[in-house]
Amino acid sequence: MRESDYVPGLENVIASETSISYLDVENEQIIIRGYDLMELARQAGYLEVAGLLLDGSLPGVDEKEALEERLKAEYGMNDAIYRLLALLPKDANMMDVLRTGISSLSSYDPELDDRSREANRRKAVRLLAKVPQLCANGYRIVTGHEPLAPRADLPYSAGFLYLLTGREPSELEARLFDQSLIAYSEHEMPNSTFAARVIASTHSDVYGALSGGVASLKGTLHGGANEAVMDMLLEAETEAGMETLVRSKLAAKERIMGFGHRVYMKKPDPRALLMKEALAELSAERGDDRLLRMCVVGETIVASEKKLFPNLDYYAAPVYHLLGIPTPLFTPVFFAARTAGLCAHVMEQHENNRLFRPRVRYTGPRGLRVGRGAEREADPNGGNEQENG
Ligand SMILES: CC(=O)SCCNC(=O)CCNC(=O)[C@H](O)C(C)(C)COP(=O)(O)OP(=O)(O)OC[C@H]1O[C@@H](n2cnc3c(N)ncnc32)[C@H](O)[C@@H]1OP(=O)(O)O
Ligand SMILES: O=C([O-])CC(=O)C(=O)O
Repeated sequence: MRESDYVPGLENVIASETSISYLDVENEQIIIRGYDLMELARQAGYLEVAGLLLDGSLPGVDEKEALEERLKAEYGMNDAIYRLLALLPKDANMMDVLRTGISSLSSYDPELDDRSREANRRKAVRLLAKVPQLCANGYRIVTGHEPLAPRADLPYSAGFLYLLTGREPSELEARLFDQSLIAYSEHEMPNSTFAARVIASTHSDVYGALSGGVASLKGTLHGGANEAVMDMLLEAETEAGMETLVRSKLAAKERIMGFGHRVYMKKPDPRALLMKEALAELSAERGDDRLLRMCVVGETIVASEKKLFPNLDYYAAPVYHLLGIPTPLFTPVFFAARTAGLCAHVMEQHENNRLFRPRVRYTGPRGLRVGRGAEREADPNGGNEQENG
């Protein structure tokens, strides 16, 4: 590798081998362990996809039930974790709350330092059970409310939505939310997955790797965009407002949140279309398609002015809004869905590890000497120690 091979942002650089997922942009497919993510979203459930990600094959009916049972057996949360979250300020960012929660879970895991596949798989199940509670109850606790008890009588994603909204979802709401979790479940090598794999490559544990993943996903260039999209829609209020807002942002050379993607820059994100359909379905059921119409206005303007397509965050945001999820929880929900994919990546990294330790192209000075700054200033030749060594 020569210094001239440096690629800013590692764009298109192959950073890892994986059998978990691949973005086949040419064919507009997101391949998840051999399956098309869109087909999974339409025909399978989130827990089946989680099983597929963790175990490499789509679980049958019995296996899926066993996974759900094991997961619900892990619903209990140590009180100390909620007490810790209660110490955080009312206006804490919910991704920071989630990061603190996930990080503190590590201290209560009896298998923390066991990196075997079996132990990592058990930890993944624990995380799938507890991360939704950390998201929803973390928000309740920080904003001064009592946490809700998880509902083991509801299917996994319906139970998650119940925790987020405080009411039992309708069949349609539960189905569309489950679909959104699948859409967010895994996506090859985004910044957060790379961060988690880099951490795991030091033999660090899954909780540390996922805490790093939360920190990465918080940024608005990544998962944080779904909340920024909702803020934009709420500010715009109407189709005319959306047109004015988007055009003024473009004129000011601001980025429009929910558009563009490092890998899909010239092709649509298939997940955005899935969530656009979900938004249409929810809007029809509610008899109010204002948000859908506003989104279409934004999509049309950005396509014609910037030739950019919407990404998943653009259409997931109004769907989550209509489902009654508070905006500060949009990115935590994204992370909760991604827990399955991230755990699969940490397991794969641990099983076939090589420490990540790249090199740099150095652009700083050389040859400076401690305590010689003043001498250099006084030096009539301008101080050329660098060349003279
Ligand atoms: C589920 C997810 O995490 S998907 C990503 C969610 N993030 C967002 O939606 C944030 C908005 N989007 C962006 O900022 C970018 O598209 C990113 C960060 C996602 C990808 O960016 P990169 O691959 O680094 O592309 P880069 O920043 O080089 O942009 C390329 C060009 O497209 C423009 N561009 C990219 N995205 C946008 C955008 N959302 N709005 C306006 N212009 C944009 C850039 O200004 C740049 O134009 P230029 O060449 O004239 O300067
Ligand atoms: O792939 C990316 O860079 C970001 C993304 O869409 C995701 O993580 O879902």
